[in-house]
Amino acid sequence: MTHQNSITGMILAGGRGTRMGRVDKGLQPFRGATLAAHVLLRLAPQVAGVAINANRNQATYEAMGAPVWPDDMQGYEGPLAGLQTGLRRCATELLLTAPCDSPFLPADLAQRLLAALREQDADLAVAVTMEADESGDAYQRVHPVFSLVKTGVLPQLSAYLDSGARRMDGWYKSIRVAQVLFDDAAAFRNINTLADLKDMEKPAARPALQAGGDPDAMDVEQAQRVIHDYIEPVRTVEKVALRAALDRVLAADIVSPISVPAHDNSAMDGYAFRGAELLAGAPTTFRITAVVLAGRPCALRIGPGECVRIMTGGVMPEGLDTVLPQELAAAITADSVTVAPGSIATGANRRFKGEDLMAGAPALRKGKTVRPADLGLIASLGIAEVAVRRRLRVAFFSTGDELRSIGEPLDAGCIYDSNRYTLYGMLRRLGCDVVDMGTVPDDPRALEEALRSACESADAVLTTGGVSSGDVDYIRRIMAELGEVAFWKMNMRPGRPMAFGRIGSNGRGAYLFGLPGNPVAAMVGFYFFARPALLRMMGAESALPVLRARSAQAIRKKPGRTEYQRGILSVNGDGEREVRITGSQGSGILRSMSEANCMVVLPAAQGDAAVGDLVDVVLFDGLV
Ligand SMILES: Nc1nc2c(c(=O)[nH]1)N[C@H]1C(S)=C(S)[C@@H](COP(=O)(O)OP(=O)(O)OC[C@H]3O[C@@H](n4cnc5c(N)ncnc54)[C@H](O)[C@@H]3O)O[C@H]1N2
Ligand code: MOO
Ligand SMILES: [Mg+2]
Repeated sequence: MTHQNSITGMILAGGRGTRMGRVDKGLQPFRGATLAAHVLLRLAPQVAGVAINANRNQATYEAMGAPVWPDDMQGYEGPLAGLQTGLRRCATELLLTAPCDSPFLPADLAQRLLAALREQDADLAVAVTMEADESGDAYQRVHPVFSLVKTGVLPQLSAYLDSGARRMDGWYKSIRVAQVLFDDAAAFRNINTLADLKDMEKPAARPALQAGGDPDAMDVEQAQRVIHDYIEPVRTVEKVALRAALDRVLAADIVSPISVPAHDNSAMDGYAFRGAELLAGAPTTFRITAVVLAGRPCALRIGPGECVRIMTGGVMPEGLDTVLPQELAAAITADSVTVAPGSIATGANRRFKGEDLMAGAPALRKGKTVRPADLGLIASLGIAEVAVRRRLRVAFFSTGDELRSIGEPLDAGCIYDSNRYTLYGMLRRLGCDVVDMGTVPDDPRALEEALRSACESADAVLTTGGVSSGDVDYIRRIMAELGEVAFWKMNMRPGRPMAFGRIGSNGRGAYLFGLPGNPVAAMVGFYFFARPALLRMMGAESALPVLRARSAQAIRKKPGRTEYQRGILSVNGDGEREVRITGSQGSGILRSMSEANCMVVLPAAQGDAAVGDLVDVVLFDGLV
């Protein structure tokens, strides 16, 4: 078992951002993501889970996928107030803090602080770096915001705060502290002002890449951000009959014209009466004065001591609020029912008017992809036609002299084209209209012609192969001639060479994804880059649920690049999710992709994963 399980991470994002003009520091954009997201990415692989201590914009922080813990103390009392909240809420033995403005924090922060904490039997381990003062003399700088704290020291911290003190290191006198020297002072750089932020944004300020990184390549998060910012959604809307809206994207909110249900009604077959008439310690007998069936209007007046026989869905007569299911009755005769004391609570089994949907309230939001439950919901409102975005038209072809199509003889040195089939499947699942343009040889003229005709008729064009730096890899060159290449190389594996941009011809244009030729690389490029881009074009939501699972094996992983490994997620004997990697991860091995039921996403900062480490997993399939 590894150290991670005993530690909860907490990002300190609760400050006023005074030195940044009171902006919410953690939400400032930085290299394609927010500052807090960078910290989250670095912290998550080191701990069992990460929470965010924030006092503003909590919904935005929550959307990053971490729980938000606001200060229990009121009035922005500083990082110690955040720490107090963290120690109270944390379910593990230890809490690791990091500030939201330190996007370069060390990948082994937790591990090294923990080693010192254990070795010195301390209550708190804090990071220290060697710095030079103004005259060039070295001094030790303590970073109290980067500390690993035993949750057991909460009483000492609360006592310190109750005394009115707020300095971060002031309470160290009452606990045992281990100082841990880190060589890499740059990893603790924080971004205090908007000017710092701009400076750091420049590539020159990039931290040295670790093994596995490529200085010319773009980080995955940044590439995803570029794609997001670059893409304009297609705006055309069409009205379709309700059934035809399945799997389409809603172009407008669906507002409920009626309340569902339209009346208070019974959730049970039984007897309806006024709960207030039930006697406290004795049986109560009600006289049955009417029978209410579902689907009939009800204008009955029910007097004191009276009840109605009512069926599930039957409209509740005015004034009645409680339904006794018939099987709970103490006695039933032809004209009375007796209720034993304590057998039913007032208000039980009454369904309220509008409890599913209130008239005038949005029932479904635009951007939602219509699923079977949504079809039913829209039907329950009596709506027959729905406004949806028009389908995207996506053209695709494979490139390579070595490719043969099914039905053709397989000449020496050749392979059958598989990418067109995986792309067909993925695009159809996304609800796109597809145009399969076949295979195109590694010939610049043929490629240019194919790209021109594709972008004249489609919203997006997907190609595979010919995008790296081989002698006949022409895609990027032609893409630059016909338009622009936004980027073409990413810090990831598989799928490092992947070109994204826009091309045009004869006044028409389309986004172009030049996916790599290796079959698994092409699929990974599609899932994590083309898919969100196409969904954005469709005006649809694209966030994928990310699960955490324990790795059932050691996983080799180079730090410095994001790795997408093929996995099989299952539930072990203890009922916990666990994931195994499917055999060889070569990017040409499609069999291991077919065997997989998920992708294991290992962020750039992370190195090897050990047995029992928690890793992120994205499932291929869900319920229909
Ligand atoms: N010197 C370098 N060489 C390569 C690098 C690099 O960084 N430096 N990157 C490697 C990586 S990573 C990948 S991925 C590939 C990408 O290559 P291309 O996009 O140029 O693709 P091709 O060269 O055309 O083909 C690569 C590979 O995939 C097979 N392939 C292509 N299309 C299909 C298809 N439709 N169905 C099945 N298989 C296909 C092709 O036969 C090749 O084996 O570049 C590396 N090289
Ligand atoms: O993207 Mo390549 O397929 O990483 O080997
Ligand atoms: Mg190539």
